[in-house]
Amino acid sequence: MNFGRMYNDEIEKANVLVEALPYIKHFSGKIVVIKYGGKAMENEQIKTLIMQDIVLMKYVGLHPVVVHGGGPEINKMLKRVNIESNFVNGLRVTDRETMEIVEMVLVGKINKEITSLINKHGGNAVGLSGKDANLLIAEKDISNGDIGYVGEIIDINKDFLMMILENGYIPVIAPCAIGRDGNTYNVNADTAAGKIASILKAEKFVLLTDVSGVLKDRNDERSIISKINYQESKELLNSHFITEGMIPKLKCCVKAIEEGVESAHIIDGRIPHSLILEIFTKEGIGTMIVKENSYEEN
Ligand SMILES: Nc1ncnc2c1ncn2[C@@H]1O[C@H](COP(=O)(O)OP(=O)(O)O)[C@@H](O)[C@H]1O
Ligand SMILES: CC(=O)N[C@@H](CCC(=O)OP(=O)(O)O)C(=O)O
Repeated sequence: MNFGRMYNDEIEKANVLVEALPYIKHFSGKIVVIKYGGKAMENEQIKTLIMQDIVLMKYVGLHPVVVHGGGPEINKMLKRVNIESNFVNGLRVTDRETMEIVEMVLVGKINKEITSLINKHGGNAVGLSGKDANLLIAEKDISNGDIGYVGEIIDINKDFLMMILENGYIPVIAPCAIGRDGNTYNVNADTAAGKIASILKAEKFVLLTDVSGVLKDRNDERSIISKINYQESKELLNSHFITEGMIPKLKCCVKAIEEGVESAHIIDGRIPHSLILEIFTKEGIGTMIVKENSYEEN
């Protein structure tokens, strides 16, 4: 087939670039923290597309950091071993036995699955738990009373994470943290990802979930708020529009923005390539939370 001279030149240039991409290790890009979990994990085909999107982001010079959840898988495993699942304000009541199962599922199973899937699609992922290199340091979260080994992240090993990013790897983090008291703590994956985004001063914090974004009317997916500032988000949190799992999600976005993250995004993890559509298109497809602009202006 004859493409004509100029076109062939362009193809050649593109080929050279594509071949060079895996060798680009120069650290220049912005950090994007991606929280992937919950029901957005259930479709295997979409899971593969999300992993490909993450690899593509790395290739084009961004630095994705993946923090995963796995609540539904933990529930299934607890059921198998006859342990009841109980939640207080969306947080799992975690006794010592439950903590063991949470760690087995998150660190032993889901973390390794995501890591190998990214690697299968051309990435260089490193699976980590909060215990590796003291990555996530937590203390007991008592804001909801005593609900066992539920932790709140107080610090992360930023130098270690930066070293991983600078060397071209994609960190995949399970939200099981280590306490200064030596205990293992179960941390909600949204909150863990938000804290990691804040400490890394990420440009973007993206949460993949199972709705199209923050909805004005929960029962109408067309009522999506595409852009909102964090003050308005706070007001929305006090209204009856936001309930259940969206409360901690929106709260950790607001906190991340307050702590210096440029934008937070709640997007639909059920849609193919939602990550790429949100990050690389002007309009995006989900809800973007920013410091300044108001959604009335947009
Ligand atoms: N105003 C709202 N807009 C969108 N989702 C909402 C809203 N209020 C409550 N929700 C609920 O929040 C859920 C997302 O939170 P959650 O179930 O914790 O997600 P994940 O499992 O992905 O972490 C949605 O499935 C939806 O049922
Ligand atoms: C304290 C707490 O509730 N921890 C969560 C950690 C996993 C998680 O957050 O997973 P999703 O994002 O899939 O919900 C749990 O045990 O389910």
